[in-house]
Amino acid sequence: MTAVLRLENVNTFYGAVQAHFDLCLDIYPGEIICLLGGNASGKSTAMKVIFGLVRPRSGRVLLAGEDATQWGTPQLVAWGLRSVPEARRLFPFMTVRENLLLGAYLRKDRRQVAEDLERLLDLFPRVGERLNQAAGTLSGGEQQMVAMARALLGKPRVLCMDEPTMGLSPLWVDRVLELVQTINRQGTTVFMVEQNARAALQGRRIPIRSATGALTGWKWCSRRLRKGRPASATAMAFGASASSRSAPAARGTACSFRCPTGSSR
Ligand SMILES: Nc1ncnc2c1ncn2[C@@H]1O[C@H](COP(=O)(O)OP(=O)(O)OP(=O)(O)O)[C@@H](O)[C@H]1O
Repeated sequence: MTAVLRLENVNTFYGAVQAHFDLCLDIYPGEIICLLGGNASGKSTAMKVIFGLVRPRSGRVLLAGEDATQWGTPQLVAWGLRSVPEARRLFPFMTVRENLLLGAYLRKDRRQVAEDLERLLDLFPRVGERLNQAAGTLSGGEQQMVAMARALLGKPRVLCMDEPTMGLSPLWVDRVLELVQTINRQGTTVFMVEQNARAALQGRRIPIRSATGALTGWKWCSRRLRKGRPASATAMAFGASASSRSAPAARGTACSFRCPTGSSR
């Protein structure tokens, strides 16, 4: 099967600072993949590379087998990439409804949009109760739900989420992650980056011990990587963090964990 999103030996730099060292990642249709990493390990940069906001110095981004490395953001969005950005990025003075409809900006099927919105509000009832409220007055967790619903209204082929649990209370972290899993179960391919490994994996029947080991033990990751046999739970890893290649374990190393579709959620 062809990966719907593939990062192939991506090396990204900010001037002299290298953020990615041969980053590779495959996401297949219907999967949910969580890329884990500490501060400054290059997670948001991976999102920027995928969305064409930062060009890698070498390596490729492939969408369903097509080389999209040089595509502009409009082309990527037209293809079906959608983002739930870090810190939500809602328009605070616009209503929740207006924010949601921005997600359908490119769609011509207005009637279907209205139906999809109704369906989404069943999934996000709290959002439905606040449609006419200014988005900036919602709580962080509620804003996260609006950002997710907005992205879903664009009918993503791949939904990319940058730290969806950032700044949320434990209760909201759990709610948001449950929703991410529900969205995936309903058929959306999800790629998310998180530094909140325990929250991202706990109770989701994805091995936490492996996650912790991977996050803090770069050798553990790279050994698996070099042997070229991604274990069932492990897909791929970043190299070192941008500022310290020599001490990646201390700086945080990002790894992704593949959650087998259907079985572990
Ligand atoms: N515009 C930029 N110019 C220079 N360096 C940058 C720029 N953006 C990011 N970096 C550096 O690249 C590295 C990776 O940053 P990135 O934001 O991708 O990390 P992250 O894993 O998302 O971190 P966090 O979880 O703290 O948001 C960091 O060392 C950061 O300082």
